[in-house]
Amino acid sequence: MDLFNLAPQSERNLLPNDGEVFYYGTLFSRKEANAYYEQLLEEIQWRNDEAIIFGKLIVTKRKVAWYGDKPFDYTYSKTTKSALPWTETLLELKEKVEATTGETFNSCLLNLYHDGSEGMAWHSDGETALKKNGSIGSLSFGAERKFSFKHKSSKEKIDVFLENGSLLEMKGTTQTYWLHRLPPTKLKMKPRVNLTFRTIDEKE
Ligand SMILES: O=C(O)CCC(=O)C(=O)O
Ligand SMILES: [Fe+2]
Repeated sequence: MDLFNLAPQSERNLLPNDGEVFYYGTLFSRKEANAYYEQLLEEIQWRNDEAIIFGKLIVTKRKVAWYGDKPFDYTYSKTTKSALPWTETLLELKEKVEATTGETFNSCLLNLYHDGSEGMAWHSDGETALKKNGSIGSLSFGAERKFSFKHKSSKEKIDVFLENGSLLEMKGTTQTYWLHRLPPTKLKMKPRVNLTFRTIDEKE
């Protein structure tokens, strides 16, 4: 083993195979992260998500928002949303995520979990409108929550805790072979804001 060429902790792949997930830890001081958290709660046009499950329209407790370079239509949970134009704050955060990952993004899906009872079920982000094997940059603010990956065939599980102001990147074949979720928890939790920067394929 070459001890001088070990990747720094922040760039180690969390997945053992079939994909790449990098946890960069916190990108901001606690003070900066808290300021972004307050700002995003205030300025984002949060609305309850709608999903069609077994043919029924369900309104989720979690709130969502969708921003981008253009008014892209994005079908998510079988409902379609049109992207709003970037805010100054979102552009600032997008640049930070781009500088850290070396990738570029043209849209962002935001989630607001009000407390520990809200989460997101097992899924992968392989929607056809997304660039194939493209990077997804996921920024977290507010409550620190557990995030889990599960391999679709081996069922192997990997957990990571997403700190206030932290960045997680999923890329390569991650969405093909792995599911991920934000499990609900009975622990008392303040709200959490999550931003997932994505690339919508524009060649339609
Ligand atoms: O809340 C999170 O950390 C992840 C959300 C997620 O997986 C998604 O929006 O597709
Ligand atoms: Fe996801």
